[in-house]
Amino acid sequence: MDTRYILAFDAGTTSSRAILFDHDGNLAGTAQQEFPQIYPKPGWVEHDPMEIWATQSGVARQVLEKFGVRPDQIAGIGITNQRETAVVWDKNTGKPVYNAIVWQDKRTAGLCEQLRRDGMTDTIRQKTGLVIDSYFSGTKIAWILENNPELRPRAEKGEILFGTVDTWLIWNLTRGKVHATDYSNASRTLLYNIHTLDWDDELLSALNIPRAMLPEVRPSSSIFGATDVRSFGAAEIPIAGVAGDQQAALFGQGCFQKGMAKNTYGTGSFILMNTGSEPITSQTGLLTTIAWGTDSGVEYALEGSIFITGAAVQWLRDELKVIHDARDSEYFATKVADNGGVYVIPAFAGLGAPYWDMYARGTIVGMTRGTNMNHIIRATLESLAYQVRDVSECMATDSGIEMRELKADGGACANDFIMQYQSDILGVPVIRPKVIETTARGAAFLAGLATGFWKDLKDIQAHTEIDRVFEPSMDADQREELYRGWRRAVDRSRGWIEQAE
Ligand SMILES: Nc1ncnc2c1ncn2[C@@H]1O[C@H](COP(=O)(O)OP(=O)(O)O)[C@@H](O)[C@H]1O
Ligand SMILES: O=P(O)(O)OC[C@H](O)CO
Repeated sequence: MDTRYILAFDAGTTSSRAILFDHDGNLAGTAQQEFPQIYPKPGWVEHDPMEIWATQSGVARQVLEKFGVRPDQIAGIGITNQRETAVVWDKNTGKPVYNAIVWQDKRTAGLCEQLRRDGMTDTIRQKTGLVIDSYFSGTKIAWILENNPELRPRAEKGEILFGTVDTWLIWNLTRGKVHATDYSNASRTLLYNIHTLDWDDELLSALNIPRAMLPEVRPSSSIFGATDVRSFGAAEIPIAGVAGDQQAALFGQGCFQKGMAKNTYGTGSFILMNTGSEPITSQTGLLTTIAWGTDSGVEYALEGSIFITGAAVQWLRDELKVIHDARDSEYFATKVADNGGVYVIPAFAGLGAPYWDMYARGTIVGMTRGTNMNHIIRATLESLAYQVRDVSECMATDSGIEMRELKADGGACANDFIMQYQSDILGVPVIRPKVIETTARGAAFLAGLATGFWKDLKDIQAHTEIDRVFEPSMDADQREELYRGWRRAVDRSRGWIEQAE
């Protein structure tokens, strides 16, 4: 019999990828295509939804062609996506009515201030597990409706639809038959009650968003529908797994038990800890989010969202031009014995968790006449580890669970210096898996479980192999002293914009 595969769609912020996984959970083929980032004004970030669909369906076809796999060999499709990004389209034509407003977009900061002034902070935290921030979808949908008033009456009749990127892809794959999302994506909209598992009327009315435009919310591991033969290829393939990319990575890392945590070191970093079937409300500035829903119910996670980590390495490369390639940062960082007292706080887009300070800005402190570029490079890499430590402290406070190990993935986890320093600063082992495409793997696992391609979680766990474990080697006094320095440095970066004005 021909080999069967699960096909994962990884619809990221900068590119679309299609990845084939075989029954052993191994990566059997991949295709990727970047799409344009649109910056109409400072602080605004948009994508053309048609580009997202065109690149995503394009790479799916490419990967099958390149590796000689027929559509009927695909047992199921798993979708994972950049979260929060809002797409609004016309149900009748299937065409977007506005560009997708991306998670990084800050245009709704004013609307967020208004929600705070209206006293919505506690309600939103309690119901959605989120903080009021332009990061989430709700204010983006409100902005589109407010700025295109002709859409509102049609949105009220359900003729104008909203979806996160997963929903948009499902809609296109099924040619308009299915308008649905999964629990994990719904939990990032600012509109979804993570306790009652329903869209929340109070929040919808606070943002003036009609319920009729919202998708149906379904378990992350379930059959959403079948691809339309015209949209994809000769066969109808079940779409069987859907999750936001960070939750999918948690699943792909096999963090199925309470207390297990992962961090993805990409452009930013997203640390998620599985907290089991009970949501924990954060007292420290973390988010409570739905990890996934399966047949056995919904599981929750605590999340620390850090806006700039790998992007700080890009800054060294593209703006400071002190390295030629991200990989070179490791060589230069290890040319000096330590940071020489220097801290780099990469608050280029303000600070996310746990500070949520839109007014913080990038800062370098502690320089002396002896400081050289290697110290700055090293301090930049160290900042990735310190930001993760900030979040892990909060996770311990909120959950009462001390992190025993951290599973790493994402582009920057290839850097051994960062991994070792992370382990030293946390004082726990950091584990790098063999397959670092954990996001796509998580989506594949979810789809494979729903279609019976894999039997159960045990079957899946057998396929998560380790590449290397980084053990802590720094003594505790030194660790705490260095971390105290970081906390003082962060204080210097905070509220900078307000102070300047
Ligand atoms: N060897 C490395 N050392 C440090 N940073 C790296 C290294 N390789 C990649 N990166 C950083 O990782 C990021 C890319 O990771 P990736 O997981 O592809 O990100 P995303 O999915 O957010 O686009 C970039 O910001 C890059 O600077
Ligand atoms: O597309 P990524 O990997 O940058 O992830 C984006 C996150 O989902 C934003 O919350």
